[in-house]
Amino acid sequence: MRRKLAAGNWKMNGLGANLAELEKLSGLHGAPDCEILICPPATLISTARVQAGEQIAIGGQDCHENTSGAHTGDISAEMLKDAGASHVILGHSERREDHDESDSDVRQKACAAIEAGLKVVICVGESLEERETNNTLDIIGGQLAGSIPDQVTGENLVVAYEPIWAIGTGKVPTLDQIGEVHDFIRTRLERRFGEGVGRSARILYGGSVKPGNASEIFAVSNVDGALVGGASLKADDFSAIITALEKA
Ligand SMILES: O=C[C@H](O)COP(=O)(O)O
Repeated sequence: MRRKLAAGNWKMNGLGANLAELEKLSGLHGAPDCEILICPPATLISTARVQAGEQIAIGGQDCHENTSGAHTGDISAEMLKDAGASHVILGHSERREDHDESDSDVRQKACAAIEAGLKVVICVGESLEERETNNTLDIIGGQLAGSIPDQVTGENLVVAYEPIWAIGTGKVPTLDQIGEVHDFIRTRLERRFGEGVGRSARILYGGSVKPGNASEIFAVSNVDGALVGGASLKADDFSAIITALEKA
């Protein structure tokens, strides 16, 4: 039985004062029936680790593929771990688009993260044009094959399906469309890694998840939780999503 996961990606939002939302969230979910992960900006990871309490995991939003060296402005997986992170989001579409990250880049980062002892949340997702030209499954299949390294386990791999056109737009695929992609991802994971890893890895949906639509999304087959952007910034909103996941 896979443990459900509610993950919040704060993206480039949050100053020290915003950690009050994390403290509030921690107070609201002292004994959650699912895993909770918050990925704040890197500047807040150390303090967030202290303020989150034991029930909330803290993650990074990206890492470099090397462990150290002359890479001004970058952060290694080991540094994230050292700061208190247990997870890292990799291959988010905003990184793939804004920083030209390829599947191969994502795979190398994932290798470094796993080596450092982090769990990886690897994002995949199609553009609107790719969906409208019926290429969604081809695109997702290619991203899965190229981005996920061989050495993942059922415990350290999380895949997040995030249709690019649904991120921050208020648009959400139909439940059938979400189910089709999640079933496809599960099948691909089982085929490549065997049933052990393939059935244990969590698959999250991300893209305009809100308190109002979370329950119906969590009822879809092979949806093991959500990767939430905007609605993870406010403790009350994210708490409502967590509660929906606990009930699913
Ligand atoms: O990482 C999170 C996703 O990009 C979803 O963002 P959103 O919930 O604001 O649409």
